[in-house]
Amino acid sequence: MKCKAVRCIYYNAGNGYTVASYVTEETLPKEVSSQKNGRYGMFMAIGNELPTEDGLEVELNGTWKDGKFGMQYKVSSFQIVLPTSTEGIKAYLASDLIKGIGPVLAERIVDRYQENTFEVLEKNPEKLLEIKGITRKKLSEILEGYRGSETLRQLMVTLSPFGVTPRKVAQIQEHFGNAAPLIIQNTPFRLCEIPGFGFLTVDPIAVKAKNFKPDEPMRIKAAILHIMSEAEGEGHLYLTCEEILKRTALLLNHKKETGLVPERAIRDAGNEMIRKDGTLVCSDGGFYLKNSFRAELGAAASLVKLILRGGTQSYQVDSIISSIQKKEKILLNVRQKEGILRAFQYPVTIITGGPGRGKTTDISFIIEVEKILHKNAEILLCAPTGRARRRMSDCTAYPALTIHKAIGLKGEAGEEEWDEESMLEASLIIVDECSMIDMPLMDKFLSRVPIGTRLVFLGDKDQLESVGPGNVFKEMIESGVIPVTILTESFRQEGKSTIIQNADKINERKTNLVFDDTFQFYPAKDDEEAAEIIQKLYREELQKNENRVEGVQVLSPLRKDTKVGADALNPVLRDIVNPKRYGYPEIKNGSTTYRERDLVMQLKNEEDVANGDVGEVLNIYKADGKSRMRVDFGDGKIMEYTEGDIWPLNLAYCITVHKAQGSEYPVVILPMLTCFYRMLRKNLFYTAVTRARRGVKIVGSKKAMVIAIKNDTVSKRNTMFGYRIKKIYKAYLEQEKKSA
Ligand SMILES: Nc1ncnc2c1ncn2[C@@H]1O[C@H](COP(=O)(O)OP(=O)(O)OP(=O)(O)O)[C@@H](O)[C@H]1O
Repeated sequence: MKCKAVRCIYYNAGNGYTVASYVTEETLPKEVSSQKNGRYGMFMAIGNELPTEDGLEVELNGTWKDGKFGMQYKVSSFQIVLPTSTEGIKAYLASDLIKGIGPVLAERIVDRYQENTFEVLEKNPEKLLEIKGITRKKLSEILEGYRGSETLRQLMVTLSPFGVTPRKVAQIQEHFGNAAPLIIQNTPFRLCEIPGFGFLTVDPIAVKAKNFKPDEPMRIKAAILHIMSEAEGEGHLYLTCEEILKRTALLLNHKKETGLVPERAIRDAGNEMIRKDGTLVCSDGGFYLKNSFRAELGAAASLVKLILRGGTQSYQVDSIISSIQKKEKILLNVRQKEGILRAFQYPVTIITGGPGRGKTTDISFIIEVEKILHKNAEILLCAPTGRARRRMSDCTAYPALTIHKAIGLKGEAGEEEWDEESMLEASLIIVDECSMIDMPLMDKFLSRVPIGTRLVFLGDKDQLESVGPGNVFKEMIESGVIPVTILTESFRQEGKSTIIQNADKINERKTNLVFDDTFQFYPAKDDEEAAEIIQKLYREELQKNENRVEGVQVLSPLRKDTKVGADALNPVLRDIVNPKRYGYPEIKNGSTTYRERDLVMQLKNEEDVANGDVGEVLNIYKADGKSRMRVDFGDGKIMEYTEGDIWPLNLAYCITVHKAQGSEYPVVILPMLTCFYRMLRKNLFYTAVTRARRGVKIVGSKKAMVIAIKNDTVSKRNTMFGYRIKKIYKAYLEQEKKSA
């Protein structure tokens, strides 16, 4: 059906679901034309990432569907048509399809050249220089955008029947440039290079483009790469041969009609990936993606080099420690002192312990000792997240950076860019919250540490493992080649409290938790009842804290799928703290509405703001015809977000336990229900509970707690980091012996 977009009614940025109205000159079914505005040719359409710019001419393919909102057109695919009317051309030029032209410029261009606009753009683009606001630089930007839009249209025609959204099409174009249509025709599995293009998306496209045989090596290789990155998503760094054969066969043969791919063919393709393509590496019985292997091996080699070649001078700092103890009026326990002494005896050391065991105190002492030892000491403090970094610098009164920032790494995992190639300049580097560091980050970090720099790693080994692949901190500890100090004595004033007691019990897989005023339990039969109790408790905590949100944090094991997931709880909790006020601006992004004073969390690393940073919405305003929002992340860091862009942002009244790592809150409210199923794990429960200083309020069922405590699945990650550290360490020592 040929039609024009009228307006977007609903858009969910999370999944791309769109409801929009369109107008057509074609005859509509009677049931539709009898609906509101139907006699003018208007109708509603639903679909994924539909084009909605006012006046944009499109061709929709789909079927009519009757539902709660009347007859709607369910779009299965669409194409953007090159418009012929001036209004259509304006809409086309102003749409997101063409970069470099906004609504104002589109108006000016089309007012001048009317229906001949496209002809001018193609044959006489220089003429555009006559228009106010178009410089030579702007012109080349416009032309680049226009030419790109042609490729984009072509790609849309090929790909939209496969459910590839315009946003993904734009990603393909960005990745392959104007050669994209040709690449899709000839080597379609190269689409798997683009994040978000799994084998399952590409397979049907490839079959159509080249009439693929099911056992074509290119297809099998794409499937292997797909299952390998899926395994990384589960935290593994490698898979065994059997696992690869099993998982790949399952994937390749997911649709019977594509025919069965024999194991032999998978083995052959895998071998070719190892021997010829170099995309897969086999080492010590593990099959790795090339980059994962490099990260594991590289990190192990860097670490061993720092340990053995460090040559860092060993200092006797007993008397310095004593003088600091006197000055600070604090008496360290034996382990704390041992941790500090070792930091000055060995080039690389680890200090680990649960909450309140005195790790931060050790950091402060180490900084002081270093400053006394070296007048011009260069000390670097860093942590894997923005929040952990901030806490580190707040507690030690010494500046701290995120590891990303320290090593000049920008962007998300998988699409990171290096800013600078230089090595870190520091005589002492202290890294906190190490349990959150994954293998790729640890490798990049270690590769920047110069030999001779003293390194101290701190963290709680029993916390949740890193989100990314690897079991880095635990394996470093268990490798046995780094001196490890374990702090066991709890110092917290509230240390004798049930929070610490129960955290220890959870850690030891004991289910006899103690409940009292500090560690409370509120039974709830299901997620609906739990959500209501959480709201009640949240209200009570706010009242105790003069309505300030700092006093309480709701955590959830999951984001989605339940009424007690972060996504569902956030808007209801926000309504308690920051209710809608008529006459005050709001801004919508995806399915979330933001208000001034809202608490939000950044979900992506940017230049100034790190993934996990929490900020407050300063104001919402209009500029250049678009709504914008400014968020204050503290330390003078203010970010601006524009309506229509994709925001790496979420409300932060309830956050996931994963995101809460490295943070502490006075009171934590935590739903624990059997509906969390696979998230009910010992270390997740332990991490959640240890975020609380004064109080824990668990809402749900004791059965869910027991399941979590008994479920200790951490060790199931396939990694050989610890093994490689030991192996390389031994090899170095033997080599040294020989050369001596
Ligand atoms: N030797 C000590 N004697 C008395 N108090 C101490 C001692 N060491 C640390 N503390 C105090 O105990 C509390 C917890 O210590 P610290 O913050 O160093 O622990 P932590 O392991 O870093 O805890 P977390 O990981 O929860 O931040 C602090 O108030 C600190 O001042």
